[in-house]
Amino acid sequence: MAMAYLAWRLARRSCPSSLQVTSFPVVQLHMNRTAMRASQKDFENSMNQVKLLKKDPGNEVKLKLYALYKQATEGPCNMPKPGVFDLINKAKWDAWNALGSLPKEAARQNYVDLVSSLSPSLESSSQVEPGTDRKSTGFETLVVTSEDGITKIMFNRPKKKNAINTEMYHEIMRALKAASKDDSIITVLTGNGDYYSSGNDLTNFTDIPPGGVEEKAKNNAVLLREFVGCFIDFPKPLIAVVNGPAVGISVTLLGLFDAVYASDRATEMLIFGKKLTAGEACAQGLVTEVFPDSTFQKEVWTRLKAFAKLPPNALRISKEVIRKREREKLHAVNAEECNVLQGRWLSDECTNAVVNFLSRKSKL
Ligand SMILES: CCCC/C=C/CC(=O)SCCNC(=O)CCNC(=O)[C@H](O)C(C)(C)COP(=O)(O)OP(=O)(O)OC[C@H]1O[C@@H](n2cnc3c(N)ncnc32)[C@H](O)[C@@H]1OP(=O)(O)O
Repeated sequence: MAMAYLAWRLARRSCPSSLQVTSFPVVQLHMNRTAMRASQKDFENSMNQVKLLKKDPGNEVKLKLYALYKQATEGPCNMPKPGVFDLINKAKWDAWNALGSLPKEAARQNYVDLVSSLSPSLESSSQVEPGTDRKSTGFETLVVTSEDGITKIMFNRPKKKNAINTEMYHEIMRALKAASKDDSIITVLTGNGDYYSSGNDLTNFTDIPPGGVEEKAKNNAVLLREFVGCFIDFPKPLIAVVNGPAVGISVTLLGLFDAVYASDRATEMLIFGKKLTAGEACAQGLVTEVFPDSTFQKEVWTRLKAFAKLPPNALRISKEVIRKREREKLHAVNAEECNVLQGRWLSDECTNAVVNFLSRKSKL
């Protein structure tokens, strides 16, 4: 409770900056309409577009827009300079005054140009209808979509039980980095097909570079450390929708998620090669909640859509408050584990296990 309250207090403190953003369009309501002639329509359209901006374009841009608006509607700055301690009004005055004797028509045009340069963020916020499914292309091993405040990263190698090959490690990292910066409130990982993921793609061990197996083990350790690091540092709520069996790294990663929802079809193999049911994993604290497979998708996505309506700043800050206490330790454990694994991958035990798997169907 204390943690939630602290997070709520911190979230409330972030309100003034969001108020500044939403108050900006109000400035435009005081415009002098008689001042606009030739490009009045464009100018008005641009002002309306600014009102629709959901993303804060940043103080620098807002000051530029303010100054151009004032210049376009009132001409050169003729106000007395505010005192040094009146920081906000002084910044506005400086921005307006810096435009010197720029003609009103030119200021209008610059305003219109500046707003149109913000169009990518307009597209991603206001022009896309709520509920529209935005699909990211450029991934070979994933399907990444954004809808209803949720970015869904779906492993998409169903024929290989969503085994994670080198390309997929890199694509997951890329998708996580993009999700950390996009408009979504929460990020979900799940699998396409009957498996969540069968873990590391064992053929990753067969592509030996010129430096031999030692170099391969070292490269894998570097990759794994960076990969796990992305999960440790991910700033938004991260949720696993474990749609089916999960193996190896796809299980061990679950500890870094903020919630893990599992279908009762999900089994996990952990140490001793023992299969755990989703219910047993839940009892161990690795899974948050288990649902019957028949209603799994419906129940989980209803819940996730409700989460995605929660205040985004409060969610992020709550996560940061919790994660910052353990982040350093998690990175240290990750580094140590990758070191140990680098040695283990060179062991006979590991080589035999990989050879056994790959030779099952004469893959070697
Ligand atoms: C670089 C960083 C390294 C980080 C290290 C992480 C540690 C780990 O994750 S270790 C865990 C590795 N995973 C495994 O050991 C699982 C291996 N797979 C299996 O045991 C079985 O495939 C299965 C129990 C998951 C499924 O068995 P089932 O009989 O139902 O299906 P299969 O015919 O075996 O699989 C279908 C198809 O998919 C290929 N495949 C499945 N899993 C993997 C995998 N992990 N690596 C490579 N390939 C995999 C399997 O070979 C089949 O391919 P073909 O249809 O082409 O034969």
